[in-house]
Amino acid sequence: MAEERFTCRWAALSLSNIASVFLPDLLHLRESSASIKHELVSVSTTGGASRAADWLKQNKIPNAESIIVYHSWEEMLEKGDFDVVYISTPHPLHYAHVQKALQCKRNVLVEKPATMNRAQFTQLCNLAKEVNVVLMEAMWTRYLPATLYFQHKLLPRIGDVKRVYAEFSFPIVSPDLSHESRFLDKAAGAGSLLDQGVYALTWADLALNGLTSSQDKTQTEVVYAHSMPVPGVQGDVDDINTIILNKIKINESGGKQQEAVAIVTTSMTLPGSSKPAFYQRLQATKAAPAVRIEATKASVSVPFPPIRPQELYVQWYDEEHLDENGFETDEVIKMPVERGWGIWYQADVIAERVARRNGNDQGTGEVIGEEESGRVIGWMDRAREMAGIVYDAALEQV
Ligand SMILES: NC(=O)C1=CN([C@@H]2O[C@H](COP(=O)(O)OP(=O)(O)OC[C@H]3O[C@@H](n4cnc5c(N)ncnc54)[C@H](OP(=O)(O)O)[C@@H]3O)[C@@H](O)[C@H]2O)C=CC1
Ligand SMILES: O=C1OC[C@@H](O)[C@H](O)[C@H]1O
Repeated sequence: MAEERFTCRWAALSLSNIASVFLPDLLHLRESSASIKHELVSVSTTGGASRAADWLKQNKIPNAESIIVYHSWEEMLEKGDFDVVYISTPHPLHYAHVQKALQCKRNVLVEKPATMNRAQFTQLCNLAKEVNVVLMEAMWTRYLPATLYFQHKLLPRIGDVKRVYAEFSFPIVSPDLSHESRFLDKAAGAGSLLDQGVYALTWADLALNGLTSSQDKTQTEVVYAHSMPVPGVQGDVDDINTIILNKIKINESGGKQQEAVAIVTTSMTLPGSSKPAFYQRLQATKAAPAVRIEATKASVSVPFPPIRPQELYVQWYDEEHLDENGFETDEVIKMPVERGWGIWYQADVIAERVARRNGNDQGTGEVIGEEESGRVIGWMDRAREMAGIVYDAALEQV
């Protein structure tokens, strides 16, 4: 018997810039045979009457005429008829928006970083479980084919990871960027660590902990963090950040042994491994890797942009892989996204989970990627403490 097809009905809380990427990616170009179908059924916006109409038109959203437009996100969460809400407001608002959504028993996909700090994230995870719904941080990079290939096919073969360089910089901040933009306004969560560092740290996490099962007694912690602010901007907006993570193994007698190290860098003013045109065209690649993972048998390089990997470069140097002259061998693994920008993969992940739960009383809710997101957010807390990156306490409240 053919499997039933699930249509995931989405609500969008905000018509943000990233909503203009995510929703068209999700709704356009989908194979009619895909087991999951996605539909946008409601949006909420703080904008006036024409805002949603213009947005739906500009983004060529299918069935726009039947989409319910709310001018109160609370009302949409309370009364709307949908399966998952996608929350893409600036990060200091995520906590209140997700909390309300969960209180209304909504499944939630929330943009990265899920929250301003770990305490907020833990609180939301507990609430999602309590009210029996699914919560997921939109860390879309984790769900791309190249990333999954790295984690599940390469990582088990390259030996012990010893050192990781994870870099995600590109010059978002130009001299003419308004200081009111969310990239420069501290009240909107501005700062390279929360905006870009969350990706670079995710790569460090994939490399250091992508294979670690919860049985393994390891611990990865921030041991160094340094930050330089964007010059000439009020409120010390963190820009050039350097973080060092140590992974340690705890042996049976409680002793600690160093396993690996990661050096993580970000910047909103330096190009890093990007081409300066990246932010306009979001397509550039360059030979210098953004991420390099050095293990005992091979190293793996991920070209820019590491948020959307499509190729992995492997340099094998263990005995088994040397060529007839005793030289190292190279492998290029191409794993392109199947269509569009690829930000839709994460939507299939949460939709499949929601479909599986529908009609089954699970008893408790679940958080997709809870450990991973929690670890990265926790590292950002610690890095901020060490590097003196501070936000108004009101944005951090639980
Ligand atoms: N996954 C990815 O690749 C990316 C993720 N992001 C993440 O997405 C989030 C949004 O970023 P971005 O798209 O650049 O943001 P924008 O500044 O483009 O949009 C934010 C939107 O939030 C809504 N909003 C603002 N204030 C409020 C409020 N008080 N109450 C309700 N809604 C409000 C507004 O939507 P409206 O006008 O409709 O009311 C606004 O347009 C961030 O957390 C960021 O880190 C950002 C870029 C890429
Ligand atoms: O998530 C993101 O990825 C792409 C960048 O343009 C943006 O700064 C960031 O928020």
